[in-house]
Amino acid sequence: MPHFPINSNSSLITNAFESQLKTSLHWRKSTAEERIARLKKIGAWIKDHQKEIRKALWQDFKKPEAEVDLSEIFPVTSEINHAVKNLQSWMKAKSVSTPLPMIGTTGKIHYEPKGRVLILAPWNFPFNLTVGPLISAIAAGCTAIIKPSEMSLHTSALISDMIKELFDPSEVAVFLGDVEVASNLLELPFDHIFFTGSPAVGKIVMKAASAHLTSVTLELGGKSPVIVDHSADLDDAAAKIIWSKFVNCGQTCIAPDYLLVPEDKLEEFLMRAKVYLQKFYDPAFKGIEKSPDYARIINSKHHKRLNSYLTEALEKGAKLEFGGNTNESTCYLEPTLISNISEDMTIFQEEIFGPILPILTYRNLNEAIELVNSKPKPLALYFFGNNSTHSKKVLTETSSGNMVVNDCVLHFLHNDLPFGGVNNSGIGKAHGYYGFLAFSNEKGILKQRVGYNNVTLLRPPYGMKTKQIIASLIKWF
Ligand SMILES: NC(=O)c1ccc[n+]([C@@H]2O[C@H](COP(=O)([O-])OP(=O)(O)OC[C@H]3O[C@@H](n4cnc5c(N)ncnc54)[C@H](O)[C@@H]3O)[C@@H](O)[C@H]2O)c1
Repeated sequence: MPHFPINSNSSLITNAFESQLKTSLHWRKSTAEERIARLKKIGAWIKDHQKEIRKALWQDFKKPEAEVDLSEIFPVTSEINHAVKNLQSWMKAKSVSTPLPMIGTTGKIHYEPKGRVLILAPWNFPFNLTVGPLISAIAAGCTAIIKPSEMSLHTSALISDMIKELFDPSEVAVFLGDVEVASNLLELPFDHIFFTGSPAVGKIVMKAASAHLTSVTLELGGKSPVIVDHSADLDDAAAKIIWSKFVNCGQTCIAPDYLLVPEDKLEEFLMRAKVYLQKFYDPAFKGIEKSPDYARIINSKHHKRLNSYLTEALEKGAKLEFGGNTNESTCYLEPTLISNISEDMTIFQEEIFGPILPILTYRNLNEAIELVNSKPKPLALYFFGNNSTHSKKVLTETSSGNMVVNDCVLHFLHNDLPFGGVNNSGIGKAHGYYGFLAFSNEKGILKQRVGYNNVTLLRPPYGMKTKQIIASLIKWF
């Protein structure tokens, strides 16, 4: 068991923060080559330590090896490769066109590292969601202090080892611990905070950031709906929904939280969903609990929370369609499908963040859209269907951080798409260029020629002629 917390008293935190000032000023001038060298050493470490990463995640919540490789290692190495390939062009000052009243000047956008940044990470994809934002911070030329989650102890300790091996604390430092450590860190005047976690803690982070007017990226959670349209290929939809929901044992911020299925398609959808549950997690009919490909709930607190949601829903009339079996001692909760959901059930109000999938029915698309719009804006919205008018209707009549058509969760792996939420599900975007921007100050630069000024004719004293020129500016530009 890793010793925890190990290095997190407040004077150590302050020392690291202060020592990063000098580095951040130095790194402000860093070249793409220098940043790429930092990124590559992280990439090389990951390549050399895949076994250790897999082991830590198995110890934390029995995450299957294939899921570690696909959802913890690949997104980070892909983020590194993408940044290495594009950093030169991301960093290059971009020229903007000159509007007529500004004729004679040139305008450019210069990307300046924000400086010293804080990264607060969750436990559910503990390697990916801690190291991923670090890649963007390093690409942007920032120093960083990182606090991984206290719930995924083994992975957090491994991340700490990695950073100690690769960086001086005056460049990147890790502090392990819980709320107390996070609170100490949040008192410092960082230049940016990148937080991934729950909306409730996101509000605490934003409040703390406001004391120093520190900018924030908040990658939060919520209830991501899936609308299965009448025009959907139900077999294709069932396969994709079942995998996306139950990968990582349902503990995914962008997992389908609830499903909206046309009333007359429910039975067929359920039949197909059950076939895929069997195929994926119990192909030899030994019971899902024996599957090496199905992870566990992170701890007994969350196991209890999920069981209480399920028990309450069943008491209030939900119908158990599949699963429901649990083993408290191993934090096992069988993939579970329930139908006949009513609005007063906690499972329909709170983010589930576990392997229970409530399935609701609707009669027409307006009804489904209305239901989605009655809840806080989700992190992702999924639409399954071949009717492009319906797909467009959902796109334009709902609001969500991202939308995916005919699949779920895969947008996380697309380096060129901004990833993130809106309002309750988040503020700001991550990944690739958008991650680089999150940690950069886009400094607009105007260059004027000596002896020339666009407003010479507009200087005081303001006579009739001046007023006429201003009036025509307003009229024509
Ligand atoms: N948008 C995304 O990319 C994304 C990704 C993963 C998880 N999430 C969301 O994260 C949540 C689950 O993760 P979690 O349980 O680790 O979230 P959490 O909000 O409980 O914790 C996240 C981090 O904040 C710290 N923290 C907890 N309480 C704090 C407090 N009072 N003050 C300061 N810091 C505090 C924790 O130590 C941890 O490092 C879900 O809501 C999920 O949807 C979002």
